[in-house]
Amino acid sequence: MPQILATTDADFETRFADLLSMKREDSPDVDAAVAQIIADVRERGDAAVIDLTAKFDKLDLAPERLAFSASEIDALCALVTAEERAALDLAAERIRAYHVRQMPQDAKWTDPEGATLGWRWTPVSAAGLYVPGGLASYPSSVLMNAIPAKVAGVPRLAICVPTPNGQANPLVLMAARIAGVDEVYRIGGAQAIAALAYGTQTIAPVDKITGPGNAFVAAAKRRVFGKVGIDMIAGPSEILVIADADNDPDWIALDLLSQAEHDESAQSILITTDAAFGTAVQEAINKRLQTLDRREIAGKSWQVNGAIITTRDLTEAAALSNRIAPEHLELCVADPEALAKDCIHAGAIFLGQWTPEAIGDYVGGPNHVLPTARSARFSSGLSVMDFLKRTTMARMTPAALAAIGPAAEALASAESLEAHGLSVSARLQRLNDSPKKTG
Ligand SMILES: NC(=O)c1ccc[n+]([C@@H]2O[C@H](COP(=O)([O-])OP(=O)(O)OC[C@H]3O[C@@H](n4cnc5c(N)ncnc54)[C@H](O)[C@@H]3O)[C@@H](O)[C@H]2O)c1
Ligand SMILES: N[C@H](CO)Cc1c[nH]c[nH+]1
Ligand SMILES: [Zn+2]
Repeated sequence: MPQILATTDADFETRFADLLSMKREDSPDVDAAVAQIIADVRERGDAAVIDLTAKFDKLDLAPERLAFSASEIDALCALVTAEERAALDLAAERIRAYHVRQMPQDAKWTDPEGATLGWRWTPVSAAGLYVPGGLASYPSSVLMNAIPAKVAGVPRLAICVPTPNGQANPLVLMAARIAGVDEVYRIGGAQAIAALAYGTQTIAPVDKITGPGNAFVAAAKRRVFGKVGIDMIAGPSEILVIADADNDPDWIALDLLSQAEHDESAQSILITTDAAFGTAVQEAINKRLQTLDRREIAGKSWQVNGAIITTRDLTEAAALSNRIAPEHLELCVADPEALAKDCIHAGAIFLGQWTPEAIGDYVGGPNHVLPTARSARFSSGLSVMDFLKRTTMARMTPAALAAIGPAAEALASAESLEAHGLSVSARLQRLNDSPKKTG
């Protein structure tokens, strides 16, 4: 049984703190193992990646087989059925249409002093896209990573995807082809993140790494940040459902299990104002867990990281949700828009009982690569912006420099940075010597 908590319980705060302790994701053991893997890849390159792939994915590779060849990609794509292809095409189209709207504009203006100011967006030169593949395979994550990168205009994209026992999902390669990515490496985990960040004899390093993964992938991304950019911490999946009693308990049970089935470390929480409804959802979960294909993973996840919490009202529910800052938040209540106004920390919000979170995983349009482990308090889901940098632009005229330069000189003097002040005053001096230049 998962934790059943009521905010009116005397020990609620203790049990709630325990629920949020993030032991499931933030383990020193995982971090220590990842540190060693990264050091090994930095030192030995391909050889380390090959050894680690043999160890964790049970796959023996030679350096020339790290990447899928063009003929392998062709052969795998040929296995995709017309129905599967149509589903990928529909998903890709909807994801593209959503992300195109995120493309930011350059800006340029001239201010009253005559300074021309602005900014310019340019894509990163190379991005590494992590696609998980340990316990399940994720063609949808290929699209969610690659399409925003393409919209941003990134010239080089490299996908890493583990293929345990050498089993590649043809839809992963087809999704890569649809998105226009042909550099695909069959490696995963921390070794893939290290290879992308530091490069190996075979894999050229990238500038930015994006994409979701398990606790090892998340820890590796934390560690390589600084050498490369990362999108966010997108670790084991999470769902929080706020539901009133006017819902089918089985629908809500399935929504909770949909994230629990990703990983034993996934987290599923129901907050409801109706204790009897909470009990009905628990019963529905127990029933579904008897037959679900992935019942072992989902059952363990629900057992260890699941919770049903009853609150006095929806205001209290929203406040608790904000403390949890879930990756996915479903609002199955009469007025979801009103409740959404109070829910300010969440990776993605799903409004109303006809919007199961699974729609967002595949075809809704918004990105499914989302912040976990309470990082939705300060970060956002993957977007076109993650593949762009903003460079500021400034051009002074002599008149503009004459107008604002003296303030810069004063501040340079206050900071005791003489060369700073002189670089301005030398120019102002020239203007004084030949005043006609100020016009
Ligand atoms: N937050 C998001 O946006 C989002 C989106 C999709 C999936 N996910 C999450 O991604 C994860 C996918 O996990 P997965 O395991 O299926 O695939 P994965 O590709 O993330 O991890 C598999 C790799 O983990 C490494 N690994 C496994 N056990 C290890 C060990 N003991 N020591 C060192 N390395 C080890 C191996 O290298 C293996 O290749 C799930 O947690 C899922 O919930 C998150
Ligand atoms: N729910 C995952 C994000 O946590 C994304 C996903 C892909 N496929 C199925 N689900
Ligand atoms: Zn999912």
